Amino acid sequence: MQEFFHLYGYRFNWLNTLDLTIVIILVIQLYRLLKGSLAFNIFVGLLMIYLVYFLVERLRMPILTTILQSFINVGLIAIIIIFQPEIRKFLLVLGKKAPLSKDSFFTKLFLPDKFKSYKEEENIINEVITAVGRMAGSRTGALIVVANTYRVKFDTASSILLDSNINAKLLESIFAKASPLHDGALIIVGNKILAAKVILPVSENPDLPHRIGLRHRSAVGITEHSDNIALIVSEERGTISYAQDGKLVQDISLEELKVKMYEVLVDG
Ligand SMILES: Nc1ncnc2c1ncn2[C@@H]1O[C@H](COP(=O)(O)OP(=O)(O)OP(=O)(O)O)[C@@H](O)[C@H]1O
Repeated sequence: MQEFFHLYGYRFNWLNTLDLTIVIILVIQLYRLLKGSLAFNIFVGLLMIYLVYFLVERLRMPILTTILQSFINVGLIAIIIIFQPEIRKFLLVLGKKAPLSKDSFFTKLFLPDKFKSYKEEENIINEVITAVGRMAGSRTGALIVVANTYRVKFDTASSILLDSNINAKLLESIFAKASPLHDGALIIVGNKILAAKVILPVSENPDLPHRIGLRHRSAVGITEHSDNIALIVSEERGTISYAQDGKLVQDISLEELKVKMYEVLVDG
């Protein structure tokens, strides 16, 4: 293939320029995915091992090269084990953007899904919004996870399985301070309340605001490795927030929450 340009002794043609561009894009995407998580420091550590290996190999330092080579040989398996949650999330994001996934251009164009009625989703959104609005007004703390799949993982031992219809009054009575189910999170999947009193994984992200407590941190935690969304009503301040993709968006209006829920439940 015809050469394109030379750089430090490397010959570049169109194909390996494309190769390099794809690698750079992948590294940037990986950086954006891991930024703010503990896995980010591990990612930087691994990157440094690769860079040092690259350097010592080029400088022809045989002992260091052999030592680092043995690290790199088991590297792929180590990466899969260490980054298992991140790889899952990456594949999830990839699957959502795949040509035949629900929200892709091709699906919307060729499948009749776009003519589907969203009455049920609208009803769920209205019930949740009504309950969240009332609970914010009365400063009743609440944590609602809207999960995308029935395979959502949570600690069933500590929670109460419900499998009931979604109704604003029911949501309010679950989170009422006197209710035995008010502590912990409530999980909604499809058109059902799956469980209440659920203990969620607490996020260890050091970049989260220091003043937030466990309710907000666990909302972030459940969205770090899945495409769930978690809604929070603060007991202390009566404010509404949500967590998605490991990020917390605080103090939103009911209208903004409604738009977000439409985005998640109706648009994809
Ligand atoms: N791991 C967890 N999973 C689910 N819910 C939790 C978890 N940890 C705490 N909670 C809920 O959060 C409540 C404590 O909230 P805390 O005051 O620490 O958080 P916060 O983010 O400051 O919320 P608020 O603004 O409502 O006070 C607990 O009573 C419990 O209901």
